[in-house]
Amino acid sequence: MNAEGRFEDVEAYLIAQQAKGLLRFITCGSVDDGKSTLIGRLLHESKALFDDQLAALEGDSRKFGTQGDELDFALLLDGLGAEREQGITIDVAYRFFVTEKRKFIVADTPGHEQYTRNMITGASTADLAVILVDARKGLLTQTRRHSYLVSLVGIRRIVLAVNKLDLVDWSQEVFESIERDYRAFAAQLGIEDVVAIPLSALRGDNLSSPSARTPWYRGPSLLQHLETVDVGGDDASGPLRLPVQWVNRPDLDFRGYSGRILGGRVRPGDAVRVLPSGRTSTVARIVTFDGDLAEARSGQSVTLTLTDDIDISRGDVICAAGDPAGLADQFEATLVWMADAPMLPGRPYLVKLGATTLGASFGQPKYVVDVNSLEHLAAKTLELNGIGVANLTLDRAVAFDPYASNRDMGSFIVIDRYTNQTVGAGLLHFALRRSQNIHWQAVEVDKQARIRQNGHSPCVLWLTGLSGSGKSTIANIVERQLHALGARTYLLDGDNVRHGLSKDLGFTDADRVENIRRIGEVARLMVDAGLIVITAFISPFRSERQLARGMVEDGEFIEIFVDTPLAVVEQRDPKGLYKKARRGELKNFTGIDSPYEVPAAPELHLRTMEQSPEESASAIVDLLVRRGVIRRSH
Ligand SMILES: Nc1ncnc2c1ncn2[C@@H]1O[C@H](COP(=O)(O)OS(=O)(=O)O)[C@@H](OP(=O)(O)O)[C@H]1O
Ligand SMILES: Nc1ncnc2c1ncn2[C@@H]1O[C@H](COP(=O)(O)OP(=O)(O)O)[C@@H](O)[C@H]1O
Repeated sequence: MNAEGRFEDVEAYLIAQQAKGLLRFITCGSVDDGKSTLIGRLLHESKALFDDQLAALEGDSRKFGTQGDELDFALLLDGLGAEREQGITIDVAYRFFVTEKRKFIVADTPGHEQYTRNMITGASTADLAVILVDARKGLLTQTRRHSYLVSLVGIRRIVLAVNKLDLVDWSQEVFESIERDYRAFAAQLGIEDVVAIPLSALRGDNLSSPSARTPWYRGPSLLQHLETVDVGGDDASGPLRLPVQWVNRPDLDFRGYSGRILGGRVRPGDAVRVLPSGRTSTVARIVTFDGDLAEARSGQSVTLTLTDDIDISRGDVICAAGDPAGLADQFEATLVWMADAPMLPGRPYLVKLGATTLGASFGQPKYVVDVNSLEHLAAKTLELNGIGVANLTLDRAVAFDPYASNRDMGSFIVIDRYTNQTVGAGLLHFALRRSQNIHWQAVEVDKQARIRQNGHSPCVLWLTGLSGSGKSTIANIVERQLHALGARTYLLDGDNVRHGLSKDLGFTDADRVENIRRIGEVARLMVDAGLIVITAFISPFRSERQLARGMVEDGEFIEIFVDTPLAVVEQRDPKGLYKKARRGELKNFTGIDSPYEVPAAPELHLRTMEQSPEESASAIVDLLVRRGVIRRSH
């Protein structure tokens, strides 16, 4: 279902008409709560259905018909056939409808527990959430989970739609008890604005007009409420934020900065400050396809020209001069994880924030949230659907606003560096001042001075391979040979690292990531000290080998794959660990029940089946000579 494409068109249309009078809402419910029926009815009552859709629906209803002769509105929204067969909807579907009083965009998200991602996506643009509850079931885990997620993305207005009231004989008592339970839970989330409505979406009671079957209910029908609820909080009331998507330079006389305004409004003559440079200027023109504008506001895509020729590139943010965004590279953030592979603290990811994509990593979660009890729990990683708070470090400073003051400027997505998939989403709380308080000491005896004194360049010889592949054996010979050549060396291996620096770490994925990160940092310091550092660790993940590579200068990292087939290392099994692992007595053993990711392009590939440890060591020393790191005559 190409919901997004459709959404873009609708949005453009709505903005073109006028922003006023638009309500964006999201509907959340568990499977079978009647959510699709509810939306189908709303669309129907507001006459937003096209005739051909209705005709198709009638055909479908007869085919799948679960509601006797009545039209089954759920079929209209359940999208693709495959999804329909699974009985769950797996994407966000944006629909729009118009009544005399208002325009509506409704994000319909699936009720299935796995699809947190869709929920967050749908909710992040909504002003209000309709939370559906089946009157027979009351509040479910899902109800709490969805409410937590909508509160997380900043929604403060909730409609509690107590549905299927016909199946509990229109019981006022049932309705009021569910309402009471819900208000108590919502209060814990800081949500006070809850309007509870007794409904039968299937029969249309209290949907667009009050129902005679609930004489005890004096409130509005759902549609009446949606048409009149005050959503306040106009995006255009905040300070100007315009992330530059591209610099429009058709000829030497014109330079415009194009992007979508994510906060505030702008007029020619306004003073602006551009981040991260901090340069200031004044808006000259607001250029659009249909001519210049006297004013543009949040949500509009425009091109600005400035009175000064200052350097601005893609990803920079044009801000109100008197109230600019913040600038930082470390934050506390809420993170929602959406991938099967957990978030591993210290692992390098990409983060996309506004129009900028940067290298990023997360610290260990400060806590994860149990969405049922709202308890804070300790955790070392963040699993699929997990929600937690952690520190985020970016590889350079970016312009941002806390999510609480600007949803667009304060939210980001996390991308896996290798698969390019979105693996998480997050909200910025605040910048950590720490990054600004740690200053690099200017040192007088620098790396160049040490290189001159040592008579050779520093580097990292990073040996990677299975346990028993021969890393330590080869590394020891290399160190001996280099020492004989007069080089200053240091060998980092399990003996001196796992008993000291990393003695708190075991062999889970998260611990290995941290182990290798620490070794990378130590190797970086030693390279700065001018040494030839030799490391002999399994280092099974390419992400962290890449991380260690990135910590030193280009050319200083020499990855050496000590390639010995699993069958052979199992045969060697010097410490009897493979046998233990095969017997299930040792968990997470590399090659057995923990992965080893083979290097794709190592600087050196040693096949130990084809050469002795001495030959492998000589191949390494030869490479250093060829690269000019060290001279034989030294
Ligand atoms: N579960 C499990 N998996 C792998 N290895 C294990 C495990 N438990 C203990 N050992 C012993 O620890 C050595 C590997 O430690 P490393 O620090 O090189 O591992 S890692 O790079 O952090 O993955 C490794 O030593 P080497 O044989 O020198 O590689 C093993 O002897
Ligand atoms: N061609 C070879 N290269 C390296 N090691 C070999 C080779 N052939 C046999 N071995 C033996 O394999 C074992 C490798 O163990 P080790 O060096 O501790 O591996 P690692 O450090 O990778 O765990 C040693 O006992 C070594 O003598």
